[in-house]
Amino acid sequence: MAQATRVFCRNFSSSSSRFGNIKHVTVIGAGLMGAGIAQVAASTGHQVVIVDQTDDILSKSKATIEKSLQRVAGETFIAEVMGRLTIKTDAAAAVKNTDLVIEAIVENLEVKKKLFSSLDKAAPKHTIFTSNTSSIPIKDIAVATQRQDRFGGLHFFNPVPIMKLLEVIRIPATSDETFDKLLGFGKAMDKSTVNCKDTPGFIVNRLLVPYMMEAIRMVERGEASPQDVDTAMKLGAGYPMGPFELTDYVGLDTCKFIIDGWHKKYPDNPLFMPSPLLDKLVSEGKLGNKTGEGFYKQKK
Ligand SMILES: CCCCCCCCCCCCCC(=O)CC(=O)SCCNC(=O)CCNC(=O)[C@H](O)C(C)(C)COP(=O)(O)OP(=O)(O)OC[C@H]1O[C@@H](n2cnc3c(N)ncnc32)[C@H](O)[C@@H]1OP(=O)(O)O
Ligand SMILES: NC(=O)C1=CN([C@@H]2O[C@H](COP(=O)(O)OP(=O)(O)OC[C@H]3O[C@@H](n4cnc5c(N)ncnc54)[C@H](O)[C@@H]3O)[C@@H](O)[C@H]2O)C=CC1
Repeated sequence: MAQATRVFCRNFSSSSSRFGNIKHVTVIGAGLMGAGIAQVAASTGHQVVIVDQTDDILSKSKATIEKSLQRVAGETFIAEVMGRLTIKTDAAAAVKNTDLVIEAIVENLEVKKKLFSSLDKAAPKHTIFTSNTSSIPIKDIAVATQRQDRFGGLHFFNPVPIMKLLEVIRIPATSDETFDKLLGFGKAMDKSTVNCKDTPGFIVNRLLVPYMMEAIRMVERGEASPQDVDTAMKLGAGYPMGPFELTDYVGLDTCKFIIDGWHKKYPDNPLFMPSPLLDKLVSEGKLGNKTGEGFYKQKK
């Protein structure tokens, strides 16, 4: 049995003591990341509620999770996992009995703050809040709440069911108890955790973003084609995907949110200057795999 299959088919039950205090998880945002996080949380025995803006988005997300599980698991396990997943459009109602909130909505500070401010009033005192943000300082989001000691970052990687890493981020106000619970939750999710401070891009994106931005500048300067850059990085540097394939995979809209946010925050840093090519593709609705076309057209 493949290793990924073994991990996903272990017989977890939500009464198991391996969870410490985190048994019930609310994932807000049912897109690319939210669906993956919810899949892994439910596969590792947690009770999970997924929240998004419409029932239609939520139904599609549930179907994506089921399809993803079908790649690696049998009918009985899939039924158990799907049985631990519920969907809701009312975020305040969803967090009433939850131990942990993982926010994976659009990469926009004001939208995230508005969400957490309303959740803060609805969630029980013990509930820990986390964001899966790629690029926004966790402390800038946490200020919207009165529970900064119970606030941190859980930065998962795409695709969540396959990528082993979880960056666990603490802000100065995060209590040791909260941080330990988040590390324990990472372990319960079968991820390898690294401890991160609340610095721009944490560890991975601090290194990944400049690399990817230099790739797009090479193409803008006419030095190489996206195809040749991707081939070069896969065959010459051993990366599983080249930077353009990866951008299509992440979503060009999300990449633009990240780079625009950093340019606004650090306007003098040439690494974070907006990219005319990225802006053009986003304005044309070419957002990558999610719309069928980005730098590449997806094969049907
Ligand atoms: C250039 C333009 C620049 C624009 C600006 C840039 C701005 C900055 C952008 C920064 C973005 C930051 C986003 C972020 O915050 C952080 C990220 O997440 S970065 C992305 C990280 N991810 C990657 O780097 C992925 C790289 N790609 C890969 O690793 C592989 O290609 C991939 C794993 C996706 C697919 O590999 P492949 O071999 O093709 O996969 P298989 O299908 O063969 O499966 C492998 C393995 O996994 C098992 N499996 C498959 N599906 C599932 C599933 N749904 N659930 C569980 N397990 C699954 C499968 O069975 C295989 O297992 P084996 O044991 O090997 O059989
Ligand atoms: N795409 C990637 O590879 C990665 C993204 N991230 C981060 O994860 C977060 C989500 O990214 P994706 O899943 O790619 O985005 P996505 O665009 O696929 O999904 C976002 C979802 O959030 C929903 N949403 C927006 N506002 C909402 C609100 N107020 N309440 C409830 N739902 C709301 C949208 O309807 C959408 O379904 C972002 O912060 C992003 O930076 C982190 C790691 C990797």
